[in-house]
Amino acid sequence: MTRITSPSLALDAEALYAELLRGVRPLVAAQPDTRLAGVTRGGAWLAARLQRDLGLPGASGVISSSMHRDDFAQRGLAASAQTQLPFDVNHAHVLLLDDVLYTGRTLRAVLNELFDYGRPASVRLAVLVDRGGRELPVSADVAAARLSLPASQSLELEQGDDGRLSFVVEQRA
Ligand SMILES: O=P(O)(O)OC[C@H]1O[C@H](OP(=O)(O)OP(=O)(O)O)[C@H](O)[C@@H]1O
Ligand SMILES: O=c1cc[nH]c(=O)[nH]1
Repeated sequence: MTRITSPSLALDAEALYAELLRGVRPLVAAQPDTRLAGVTRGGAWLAARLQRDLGLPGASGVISSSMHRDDFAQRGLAASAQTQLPFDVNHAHVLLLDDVLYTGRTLRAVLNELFDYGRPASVRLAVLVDRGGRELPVSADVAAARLSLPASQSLELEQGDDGRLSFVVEQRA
């Protein structure tokens, strides 16, 4: 596995975060009672930071795909995989955050998880990177970047102790 940290400007995670904030701001302005929920792990970092930067009251939610994944048998339950939604999902306008959108399978599972908690009024999706390669009919309302990466590469968001975000590209052997 080869690791390349932020190989190009296009994958500068801090610059992409600023673009995500710009993209999400008008959505939240149009629907001020929007509730943010981030997909573990990277999406949860984004949701928490957006909650602060958008000046939204309270805490953002965390949502896990673990319980509904179609590859649950291989992956099992991650230790960090706990959904915590500090709002009533019924009638809520929910904005889901994720770091990378690829096949769409995680989002399919996340939607099942969300609906276990109630019937939202609407659900939208914002991501840092849409890397193409969709296998399900899932699309992002906001994507800070849309890239096409070969299947041999995996894009991982990392968060430093200072909160700074960076992307690492892993090249599978
Ligand atoms: O569209 P997909 O093909 O489902 O891929 C996208 C998902 O993959 C990554 O999560 P991952 O499963 O690696 O978990 P992690 O963020 O906890 O490492 C990423 O954070 C997305 O949630
Ligand atoms: O490149 C990828 C693909 C799926 N999930 C990620 O986090 N990165």
